[in-house]
This record gives sequence, structure tokens and C-alpha cells, in this order.
Amino acid sequence: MLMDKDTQWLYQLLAEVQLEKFYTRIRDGLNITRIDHFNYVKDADFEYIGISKPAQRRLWEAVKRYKTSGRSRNKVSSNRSADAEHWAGGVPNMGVEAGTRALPSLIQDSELVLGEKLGSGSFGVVRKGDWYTPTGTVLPVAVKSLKSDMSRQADTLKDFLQEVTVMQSLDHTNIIRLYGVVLTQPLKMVTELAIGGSLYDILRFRQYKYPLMRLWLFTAQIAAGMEYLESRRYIHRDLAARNVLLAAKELVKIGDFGLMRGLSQDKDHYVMASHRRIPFAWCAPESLRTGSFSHASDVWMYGVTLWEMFTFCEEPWCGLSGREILWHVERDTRLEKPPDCPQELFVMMKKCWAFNPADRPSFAQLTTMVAEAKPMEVHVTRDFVEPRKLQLAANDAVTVLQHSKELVEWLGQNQRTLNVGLFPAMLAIPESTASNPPPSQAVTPAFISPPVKGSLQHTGHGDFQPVNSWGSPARLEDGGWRPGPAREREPTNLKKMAGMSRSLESVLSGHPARGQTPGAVRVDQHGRLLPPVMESNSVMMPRDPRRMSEASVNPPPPRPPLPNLKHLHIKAQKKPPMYPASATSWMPQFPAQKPAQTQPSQGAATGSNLIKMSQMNRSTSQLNEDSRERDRTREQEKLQSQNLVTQVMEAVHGVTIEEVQSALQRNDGNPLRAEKQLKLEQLYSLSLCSKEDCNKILTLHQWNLQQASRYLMRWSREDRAAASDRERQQISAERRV
Ligand SMILES: Nc1ncnc2c1ncn2[C@@H]1O[C@H](COP(=O)(O)OP(=O)(O)OP(=O)(O)O)[C@@H](O)[C@H]1O
Repeated sequence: MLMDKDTQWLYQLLAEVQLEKFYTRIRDGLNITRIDHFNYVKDADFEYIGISKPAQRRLWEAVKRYKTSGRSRNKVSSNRSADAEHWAGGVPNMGVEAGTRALPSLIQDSELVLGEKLGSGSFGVVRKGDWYTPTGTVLPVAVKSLKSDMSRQADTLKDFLQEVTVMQSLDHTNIIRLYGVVLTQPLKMVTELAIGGSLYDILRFRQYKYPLMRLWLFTAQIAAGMEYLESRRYIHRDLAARNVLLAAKELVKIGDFGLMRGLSQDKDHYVMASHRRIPFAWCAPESLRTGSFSHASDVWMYGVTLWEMFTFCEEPWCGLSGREILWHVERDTRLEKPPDCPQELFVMMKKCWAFNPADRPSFAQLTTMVAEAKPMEVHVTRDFVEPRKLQLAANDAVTVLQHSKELVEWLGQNQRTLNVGLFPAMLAIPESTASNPPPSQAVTPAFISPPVKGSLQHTGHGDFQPVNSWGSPARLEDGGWRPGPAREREPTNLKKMAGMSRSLESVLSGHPARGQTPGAVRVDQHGRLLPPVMESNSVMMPRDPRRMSEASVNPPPPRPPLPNLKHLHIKAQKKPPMYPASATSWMPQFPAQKPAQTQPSQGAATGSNLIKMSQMNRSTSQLNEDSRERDRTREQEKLQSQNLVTQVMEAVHGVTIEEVQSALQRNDGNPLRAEKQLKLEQLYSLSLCSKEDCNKILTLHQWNLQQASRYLMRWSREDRAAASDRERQQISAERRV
């Protein structure tokens, strides 16, 4: 069972001493829903629910700290009690009157003991640490040190202090809390430690093996944090999975306030200076076009963040430049539904992506919408094992992702195995009427994974190099992508932004007008179709290698607009390998010229020279006319064939022109049949299934290759697991014999 808002304080208190796994047992087993309920608890009660002696000691200390820090006394009466809980994180000199928190402490360098590196951002390195507070408490903290060369720059210092100023006024369960600053060199920002690191790293690492119900909980928590910012008239401007931090197994907090700005009472939006960098792929159209940011543009970003979460952090608008994204969005293209996203949540995401900012919901409305979009949880009545289906044991809890009365099979995630697949709807009984599942199943076991390490780590900024998804003069104005410096060496999005000129202008300048086709078709050295170049100075970003290696598994980037065939034709002439003569052999051929048509008639042969000449003239002009007609027809047919090739290439990601041409040839030039054949071949080459099975799977997924591939991957994982289970059972049976 998931955490509820009223006892979020309990979860956080337990998380502080790494005992959050006892949350359900303490809340439901010992009935503790308020801090003073601990007064009635004995050590034996803790022992009874499995808490060891040393853990009990830690817990009692945390309870004592909680009581003395004033958190419980400062509870503000509010409908939303979780928000009213003023969580001082055990900092004795910080938790004062609700809503008027004290300024963050000035922390001495000597009070900090720094440990392992957690990551690095634009300011510099972030390290884990312990803060030995003046009152003797030791707090786990995250310490952001400003790079020494940066702190000498006036702009950098100003930005650093701006982030500190913004952060120190924030106080919410789902917002990373600032504890204090160290003002000696190097400058440091000391914040609450989110033990799990960024959600981006976690989800990339876990890849499809994450409880989707927990993701729903996170969507609620992010909305709650953003609603708080909205109520304080702050615009975050950089909401993305990389900036959502995991404070405990079931608790996320929004971090990174480098781009945040406050709105005065008379303004409803903020127009950024055009030289500032912005994370294109997360931005609302009005931010891309006019640099306008508002609560509504934060809502758009929230939608993109949810999309990231439910795709396990794929890149939104992969491979498209800012201008291309804007072009697509203005033509009503939106990010596709992630296959694992519960249907109601996707409906909500689409509302966040309303083109007109006024049509988007507010965060206050979104918190209600998220609550209403909670996926249904059911238990199953009996074991269910069928190939290619979601395998279930009796009483398994399933998070339902897609359901309706008409469907005999629902899509769901088995909370025990975390596999996703179809299962018979008739097996499901709603959680409320199901017998209580055993405690081990009530909370899905999960661990907090360490962030993915590695040099070629994609950063969640839309590219391996964050600079590539943010405006940057080098990228957008030079007409060529150059690998940026390693992330560690990058100047901050606050500081370096001063040096990042014209990012926004770069998005806008030379933007094609609505309805205009943006650019020519480009092909790579293998003849594969590349997304269009919008303008000569627009640059394609390199793709995530994971996508490259799983080209047919991962979603293709949104379809580029229909290519300009004139360019295709010119390029084809320039680059013969793209359209080898033999490759068009499937096209209907012209009949060979009949000799009779080109030879003078017998009668003519016997006539006068004059007649002969006039006849010859007539036949020559006839010949010329015929030849012109043939050229015209040939040209038309060539264009038609190129059109078909383009159409199929757009529909099937990653195929070469030759493959498409051959498929068209085999299917009498029918593009739909060729498309299906190519998809079938791609799926077949990915799996061990028969072609017939692949065909069924594709039909089931309406020929969406990406969804079908995902389905197949999960299915083969499940099959492998089942096979090893069978093997184990066989071995133990043999041992018994
Ligand atoms: N409070 C925290 N607790 C745990 N880890 C943190 C915390 N703050 C930051 N980190 C880790 O350090 C990394 C860098 O954080 P930082 O906020 O400096 O940069 P960023 O947001 O990733 O990038 P940028 O500042 O360029 O937008 C994060 O990705 C995260 O993994």
C-alpha cells in the first residue's frame, strides 16, 4: 500500500533514519498517525513488527528530534495537512513559525564533513556530507560547491545568491530544502540530502522495472510541490526528471532552482532575456517563440516530465532542434503515449500540452486531476499462466493501465514481478473487496538504486551533452554540432548562461511560417532517412546510442513533415547510390517502341521525295512529341515512386531506401502492404517468435512497431523467467527422486 498524504510526515521521519520500510507496519499495525501516538508505544511493539533494537534506538531519537524541533507544534490547520507539515529536517535553529521560516544558517566549513560525489551540475560538484550542527545533531546533507573560478565572476555570484535567496523562502515536503550556505571560498550551498539521487538516473537505470503505481504517486507529489510554487507565484522553468530527486523510496522532491523566478502581483508571466539558455524539449511553444514563461508553461513542462517518467526517461522530441520542436508543436503534434502510461494520466498530460496557455489546467487543478487519475488496483482470483500474457499468481496485486467494460483483457503491471502485459479482466477483483494481501505484497519491494555512472551518461537534458538541448550559439548558429565539454566542465546554466548568447533568438530566427514545409530530405551514409534540416543553421543532435542500438525497439522521433521531393530528386541525382537504377526496377516499365511506329509506311516508300520528306518530317515531329511524352510520364512515375518510398520510410523507422524499394516491389507498389511487411521483418529479426506470431502481435498493437517491440521484450523476459522457474522446479524434483 502506498503512503497517504496525512502520514507523509511519518514516512519522512522514518526515512530520516532509514526505516521507511516499516512505514506501513507502524501506520497500520501500530496505528500511528500522529506524533503523540508514539507516547503509547513500547519497545515490545516495535519488536513485534520486526524492528531490531539498534533500529528502535534510531527511531526513538528521530521521534525525539521531531518533537523538539517544533515541527509538530507548528502544524498549520489546512485541508492539505501534508503541505502544512513544516518539516525542518531536524535542524534545530531553522524550524520556527509556520510560513515564516528562519533564514538559512551561515554554516562554517569546519561543520561539514564531505563524502562521496553525488553528481555535478552547472555550479560545480555536488557531494554527500554530514553537517555537525551547533546543537550537536548530525544531519546528512548534499553540498553544492561553487567552482572556484566561477565564484570570482560577478554574474555567477549573483546567480548563486539568487538561487539561495529563492530556496531559503521555500518550505514544502516536495521541495528540496536549503539548510544554509558557506560563504567562505569555495562558496557552498547546503541542502537536504535526497538519498536516491535524481529520478532521471533511477528510471534510466531501472528500465521498465519500476512500480508504475509509485510513478503515479510521484506525479502527485511533483504536482503538490509545483502547486506550492504556483501559490507562492514562483515559476520553476526547469522542471524535468533530472531535477526531481528521490528523498526516500516513496518520496520525491523538486530541486534545482537556478532558473526559478518570482512573479510580481501585477504580472502573470515572465519574459526571459533572449541570451539565456532554455531546455528546448521541455518548453511550451510560447516559451520557444517569445521567451514567455508562466505557471502555464511550467504545467507544459510538468506534462513532459510525466512523459519522461512513463517512458523511463527517454528523450522527449529526440533528435529535434528547438525550431523543429516548435514547428511540430504548432502543427498539433504531441509526444506519443508511452506504452506503460495509465490511460487516464495520458489524458491529463495532453491537457498540459494545450497550445493555448489559458487552456491548460493550473497546478491546483492538476493535484485533483492526478488524484482522480490514480490507476485502479486489483487482485487476481487465481494463478494465470499463458504464453505472451501477464503471468499471475493467486492474490497478486495488479496495477491496471488500460481497462474498459468492453475489453476482455486488460493491460496491467503485476506489482510482484513488475512485468506488464495483458491478463483476463474476469480474474480481477477490486482491491477494496479483495482479501488483505500478505504484508510482503502490500508494499512492492524496491530498492533505491545508485545513479548510473559512466562517462557516456545521458544527462536528461535531452542529450548526452546538456548543451545540446539548450540554446547555445555554437550549436544553433554555426550550422554544425560540436561535442561540448564534459558535463563537469560545463559552466552553470546560471553562470554560463551569461555567455550563452542568442539561444532563444536562435530558436526563432528563420523559423518557417505555419504550413510551410521546413526542409529537404537528408539521408545518412547508409541511405537512411534523417529528420529534416529546418534551416541551414539548424543542427541535428546526435542520438542516444541506446536508441541507435535498439532502433526498432525505441520510438522513432516524431515523423518529420513530408519531405520536399524536389530536393530528394536533386539529391538522388547527386548521390547515385541512393537511387540505383536497379532499385527502381519494380516500377512499371515503358513498353519498347514498336518499329512500325518509327518506320515509314510501305506506301510512303513508293511515293515522291516530297511526300517522303513530308512524311518523314511528320514522323520526326511525332517521334519528338512521343519522346517528350515518355519523358514526362517517366518523370511523373519517378516522382510517384519517390513519394511512395518516402511515405514508407517515414512510417518504418530505420529502413534503407533499398529495403523500402524492394518491399514495394514485392507488394506491387502498395505502400501500406510494404510498410507492414517491413515492420513484420523488423519485429521478426528482434525476436525468436515465428512470423505468424509477430504478425499477431503487430495486429494487436495496431501496427505500432514500438509498442509491439516493447511487448515482445517484456514477454521474452517473462518467458525466460518462467523457463528458469521450470528448470529450478525440475532440478529440485530430480533431487527429491
Ligand atoms: N539534494 C541532493 N541530494 C542528492 N543528490 C543531489 C542533490 N542535489 C543534486 N544532487 C545530484 O547532483 C547532480 C547535480 O545536481 P545539480 O543541481 O548541481 O545539477 P543539475 O540540476 O543536474 O544540472 P544543472 O544545474 O546544470 O541544471 C544531480 O543530478 C543529482 O544527481
